[in-house]
Amino acid sequence: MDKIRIVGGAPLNGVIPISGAKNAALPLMIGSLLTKETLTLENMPLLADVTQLERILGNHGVDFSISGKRRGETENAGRTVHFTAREIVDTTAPYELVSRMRASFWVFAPLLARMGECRVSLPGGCAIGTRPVDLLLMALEKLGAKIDIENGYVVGSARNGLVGGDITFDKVTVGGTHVALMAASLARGTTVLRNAAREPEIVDLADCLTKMGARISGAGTSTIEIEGVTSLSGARHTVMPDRIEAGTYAMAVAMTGGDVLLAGARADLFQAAVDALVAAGVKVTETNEGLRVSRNGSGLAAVDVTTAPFPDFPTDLQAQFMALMTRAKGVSRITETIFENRFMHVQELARLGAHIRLDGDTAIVTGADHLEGAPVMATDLRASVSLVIAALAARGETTINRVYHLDRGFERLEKKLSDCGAQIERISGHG
Ligand SMILES: CC(=O)N[C@H]1[C@@H](OP(=O)(O)OP(=O)(O)OC[C@H]2O[C@@H](n3ccc(=O)[nH]c3=O)[C@H](O)[C@@H]2O)O[C@H](CO)[C@@H](O)[C@@H]1O
Ligand SMILES: C=C(OP(=O)(O)O)C(=O)O
Repeated sequence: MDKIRIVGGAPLNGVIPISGAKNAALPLMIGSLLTKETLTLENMPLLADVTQLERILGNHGVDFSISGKRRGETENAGRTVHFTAREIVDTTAPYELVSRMRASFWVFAPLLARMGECRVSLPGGCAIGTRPVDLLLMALEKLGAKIDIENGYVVGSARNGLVGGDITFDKVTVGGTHVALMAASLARGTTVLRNAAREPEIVDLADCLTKMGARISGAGTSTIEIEGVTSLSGARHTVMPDRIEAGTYAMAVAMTGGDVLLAGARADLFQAAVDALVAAGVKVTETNEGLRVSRNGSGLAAVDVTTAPFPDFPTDLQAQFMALMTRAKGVSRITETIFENRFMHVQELARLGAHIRLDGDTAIVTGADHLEGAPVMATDLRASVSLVIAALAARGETTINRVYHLDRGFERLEKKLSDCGAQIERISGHG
């Protein structure tokens, strides 16, 4: 298993290119199952989750080819990938493929909408919480699907096709909104989603589906209306920039000090986190090329944040912000309201000398004078990168084990950071 070794203390200076968003790319790829024609996605990130989803789609019969930039050439960010689901050859998504990545469960919606039947393994448990799929299934039942659970598989049928319906989510769910958007696009009649997720990735999927011929209004607000169509066509769409990757590097620069241009980043996609950084004493400037983030000389102030659905502070940046606050002056309270167990990074940050106390859903972080390098273990995707941020500022050497978590969501992380002056290297598990 690969490890990452970091020697802390170097400020970050230079340019970090922001990749296409993992959390937009995954539902967009799944959307390719809705049409016989080719869906072309530009600015695709090269990530373990994307490769895993390609495997899953391949099992259903999706052909994919890469143009412009070639797979395997690690320098090549922003690939263009063509997905063609001319025929669905298998409507089952097996446990071996689905259990490794939660978003893969979302194939349920296009398979059901296009084929009238599907069988998808329940997604596995996850380090950050239990993550049920009840709201996703509720939405599909409102569209006329019959849902059964058999031997760990969710079996869906809608022999006469899905029909439009009125769906109210009692909790905001990104996955539930993605699934409902895809299914309702091919349902007969009109569907209304209430208390829908407003995340930018929802808007990206809705934009792409609209290019494919779907009739959607209100994406980006809490009420979305979809008028079903009988078939969708191919389209070409550019994956939005990764706001979580951008926020992560912004926090890394805030932590080490320095001056970095996050090329392609947009503040409006993670304004709540930008506001928290500014409150902590970080300078963030919008430019035509992206966001410029700098901190020179001044210390960090403690800031309280509470995670909540968009447009509030994203849960996917909670761990990174906590890492930053371990070096702030004073006490900050970080409250997690989305996932019940998203504090796995706390004990690992403590190994680096962080002072953090947990009180229910709140972490109380008292800024430390300095952090010290140590061996630590990555527990999930964003927790792992919070350890990278802490290690970049810690005295001496930190080794992060289990970095496969990082590879799920960060493209060329070591290169992007070392190009800006960080002392970071990957140690191959076989080396
Ligand atoms: C691939 C992707 O885009 N993943 C993101 C997506 O995950 P995901 O779509 O899985 O997250 P949801 O928005 O659905 O989850 C929000 C909350 O609703 C709960 N819930 C969800 C569905 C359901 O049927 N029942 C239920 O109770 C979840 O357990 C959680 O507490 O949004 C999360 C919240 O912004 C992000 O952290 C993830 O990075
Ligand atoms: C939790 C995340 O992803 P997933 O929903 O795929 O587990 C994430 O991207 O931080």
